[in-house]
Amino acid sequence: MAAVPTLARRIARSGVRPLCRWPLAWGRAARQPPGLPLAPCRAFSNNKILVELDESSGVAMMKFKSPPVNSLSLDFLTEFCISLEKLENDRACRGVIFASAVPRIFSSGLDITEMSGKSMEHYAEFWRAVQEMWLRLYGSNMVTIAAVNGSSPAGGCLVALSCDYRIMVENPKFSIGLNEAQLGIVAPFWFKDTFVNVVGHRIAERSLQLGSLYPAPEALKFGLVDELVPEEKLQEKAMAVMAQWLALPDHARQLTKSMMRKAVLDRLVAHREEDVQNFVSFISKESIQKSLRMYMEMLKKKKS
Ligand SMILES: CCCCCCCC/C=C\C/C=C/C(=O)SCCNC(=O)CCNC(=O)[C@H](O)C(C)(C)COP(=O)(O)OP(=O)(O)OC[C@H]1O[C@@H](n2cnc3c(N)ncnc32)[C@H](O)[C@@H]1OP(=O)(O)O
Repeated sequence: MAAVPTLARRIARSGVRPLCRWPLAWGRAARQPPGLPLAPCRAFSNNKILVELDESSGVAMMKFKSPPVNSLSLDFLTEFCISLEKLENDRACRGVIFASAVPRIFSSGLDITEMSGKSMEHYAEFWRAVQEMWLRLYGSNMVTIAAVNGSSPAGGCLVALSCDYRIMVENPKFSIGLNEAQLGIVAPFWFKDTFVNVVGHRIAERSLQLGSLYPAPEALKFGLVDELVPEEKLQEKAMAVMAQWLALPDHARQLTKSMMRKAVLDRLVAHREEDVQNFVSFISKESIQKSLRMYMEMLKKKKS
């Protein structure tokens, strides 16, 4: 675990800037009855993530704002972990809703440029940050809801899968899934475990082998997402579901969540360094690097 402090240092170095005390993101002002003062709310942001915590409801909104596609770069992952840790340690926060501030894209998954043409040390640092993000999110004590307002391939899908509940915009142009095989790479065992826990073994096996991405209505059919709503109803629906989950006593819900997820979390914790070494040796193979370069070229060609 020699290099784990590297991420800790990045987290310590990275500043979290406070915003104003009465932010307007997610239309709080619009929801407030006229004539009443706004309920206490705290907001903070960093370069890639905006967070607004409504102290009266105990619910935070975390919005990804890393255009063009909210790819999960090392910087993004570090800032995500900082933001989540802040909320986890805040007694006023009981639930978080994740959404994108970038139109049409929830997250394009792991940043491919972090896995291509870099040093072994860089790959190891990046992978530790990916592990850290998942361990914190999947193991969170808070109620976590993904408001999937855009496409969400691979690592973006993992973020959604790691939440307690997934609501997706009903647009069939938005797709979601673990498509790693299409890039010539393999979803690691803890992506797979998270997927199996949501959709079951058979569907996970077929989807992972084929690297399937599902349009939102297809994803609903087999439970990859829990419900679909029109885009304009997404926030309202996420708040309503959150209220339902928060109506239960925290300790009972948290112990149940931990019981359901512990084996999968423990498996990565027990094999964390081995998993980093597997990733580094896999991703640095010339054949895998070639596949990633070809995939990036294909993305660029698709535009022209
Ligand atoms: C033996 C076992 C060993 C175990 C080893 C384990 C190894 C496991 C390794 C890794 C797991 C990987 C997980 C991942 O998440 S990989 C990432 C997968 N993501 C994707 O496939 C999505 C790719 N992107 C898209 O499909 C589209 O970009 C889109 C649908 C998200 C958005 O489409 P559109 O709006 O049309 O935008 P563009 O395609 O034009 O993209 C804009 C811009 O952004 C760049 N880009 C897109 N996605 C990524 C990305 N994930 N990383 C980096 N950059 C990305 C794209 O190239 C464009 O760039 P530009 O041309 O310079 O503008």
